[in-house]
Amino acid sequence: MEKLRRSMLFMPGNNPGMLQDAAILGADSIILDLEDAVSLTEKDSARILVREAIKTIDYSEVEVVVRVNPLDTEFGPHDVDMIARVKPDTLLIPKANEEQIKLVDKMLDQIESEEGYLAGSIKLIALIETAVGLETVYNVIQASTRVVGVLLGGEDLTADLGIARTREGEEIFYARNKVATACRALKVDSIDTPFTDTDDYEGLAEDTAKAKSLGMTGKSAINPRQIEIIHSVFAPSEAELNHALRVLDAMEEAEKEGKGVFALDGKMIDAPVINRATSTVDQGIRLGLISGEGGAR
Ligand SMILES: CC(=O)SCCNC(=O)CCNC(=O)[C@H](O)C(C)(C)COP(=O)(O)OP(=O)(O)OC[C@H]1O[C@@H](n2cnc3c(N)ncnc32)[C@H](O)[C@@H]1OP(=O)(O)O
Ligand SMILES: O=C([O-])CC(=O)C(=O)O
Ligand SMILES: [Mg+2]
Repeated sequence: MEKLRRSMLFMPGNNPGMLQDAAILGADSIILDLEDAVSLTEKDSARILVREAIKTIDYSEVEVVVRVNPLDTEFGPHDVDMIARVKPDTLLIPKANEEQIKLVDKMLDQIESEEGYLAGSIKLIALIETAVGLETVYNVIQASTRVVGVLLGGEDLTADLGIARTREGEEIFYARNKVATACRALKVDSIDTPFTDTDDYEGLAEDTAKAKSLGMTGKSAINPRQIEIIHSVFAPSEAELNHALRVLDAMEEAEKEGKGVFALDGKMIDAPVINRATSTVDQGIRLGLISGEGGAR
């Protein structure tokens, strides 16, 4: 089954306590950061700490993602070379563009072959956070078959656009839309930017719901207290599940009567509505909210 990435928790790669406890916080993925959460003077020691953490700590089913430095800095190539050799699940490539994804893809081909790892086994997530990256996101995803998702970086993107970042996030509406659409077209995950006020739970829930409503499939987090809220927004609600189950029941009845289109509660039900109901039920089963037989738990 494909990997769930509802929540991806960032943590500074130079914080041993956070790296140690990261598996038990409930996030689907953890992002061990070597880029912006680590100061220039700590880049080399953080890289070693993250390598040792991956070698020695059992992160179980949690996806281990490392955010390396941009490939065109003095740190990026060192990060890729040292970290890929201990086989993280995924590398997160900041300030991503087509050229950088192709470059890291080649480096990984070489490292996997030298280390005897399965070719293509280390995956990539492109961090889209520049105007160029956003406008070319479709090509960025297609630049390597390793790309399994895109993460939208709202802080750097708005800085690059020269605009302010707000609590409501209207300024990143186009970016969310564009990323979600490209990701849906190419069947990879689209993960939203973190909500940076860790005490504003209502704001986090609204912001996550906005991203979900535009088709994004997950959200990054910067604090463990954000994970549960993100998961609850990405789970189908009880009302959505019940409605989807009723649609599928009604469809079975309609099929018996040879009808392709029918009404439920006065609303037309046809193929797109049925497809949506099927995916809601599948998601409910996957998250353990309903049983495989379709009954509520
Ligand atoms: C724009 C960007 O690039 S975002 C990506 C880069 N940024 C990051 O990685 C920042 C990650 N987050 C953090 O460092 C912190 O959560 C902060 C600085 C935002 C807030 O720190 P605090 O106020 O200390 O958080 P809080 O009081 O909630 O911490 C509670 C516990 O959770 C732990 N914790 C907090 N954040 C994280 C995290 N992101 N990952 C793992 N553990 C964490 C703390 O170590 C603390 O553990 P303890 O109780 O064992 O001491
Ligand atoms: O990945 C993120 O969302 C954080 C980030 O780098 C940004 O917003 O610039
Ligand atoms: Mg950034």
